[in-house]
Amino acid sequence: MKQEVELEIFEDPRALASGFALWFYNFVNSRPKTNVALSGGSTPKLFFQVLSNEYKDRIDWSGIQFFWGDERCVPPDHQDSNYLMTRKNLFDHIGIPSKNVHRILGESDPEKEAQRYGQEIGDVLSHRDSLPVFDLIILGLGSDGHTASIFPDQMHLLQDAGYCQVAIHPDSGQQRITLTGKVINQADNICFLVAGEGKSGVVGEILNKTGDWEKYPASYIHNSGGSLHWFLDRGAASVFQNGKN
Ligand SMILES: O=C1O[C@H](COP(=O)(O)O)[C@@H](O)[C@H](O)[C@H]1O
Repeated sequence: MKQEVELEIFEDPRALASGFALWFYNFVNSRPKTNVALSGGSTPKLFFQVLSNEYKDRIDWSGIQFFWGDERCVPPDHQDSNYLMTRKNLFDHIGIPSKNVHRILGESDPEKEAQRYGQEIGDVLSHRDSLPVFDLIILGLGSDGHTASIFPDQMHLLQDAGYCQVAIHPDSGQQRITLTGKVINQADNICFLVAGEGKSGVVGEILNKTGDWEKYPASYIHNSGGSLHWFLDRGAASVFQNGKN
């Protein structure tokens, strides 16, 4: 059965960050406890800033367990670290207990860390059909169609066993640790957060199922039975809206 995608389009990156922060606030406040996997890269930065500024005192942060969908294999103070970006823009500004922050140890041996982090996820989350279930996974999208750190030349990561695996950035060769597709698709709610015209081509192909859509890992993110949202700004949505790819 084809899954309905819930789509929201905002005027610009700032409006997207505000709109998604409001959605996130309603989501976490509608339940006593939430486990969330965050995306990395640059797109969530504005969203984290809105949360720190406008929702700092309106969210019970102690009820949220934070994980990541992927991490670069670098120390936590390295400029590429997804954890560092989140810490600087969100965690340093809110009262989050350290036990609620489940960081991927990018400085550790990648294979061992993929196993260890998978174990940590398995210990904290409840399971359905032998897979851990995130309440919410926030995902970004690369202009090459990658999501989390599942790249087009590593499609096997969508199906691989294990909760986490080591991935390699196809251009830089940088090692990454990523959730596998099976774990992502087991989440109850998945939200893509995508901004900018640079992503509009790939967004259009994925959502309209045109062009090279079958080559993009993000095309295979469909959570069975849960909700799948795409939050876009006008730039990212432009090709999709014109239907011209
Ligand atoms: O490398 C990554 O890329 C994607 C997209 O990043 P962005 O900078 O274009 O927002 C991101 O979702 C992923 O977590 C990250 O590690």
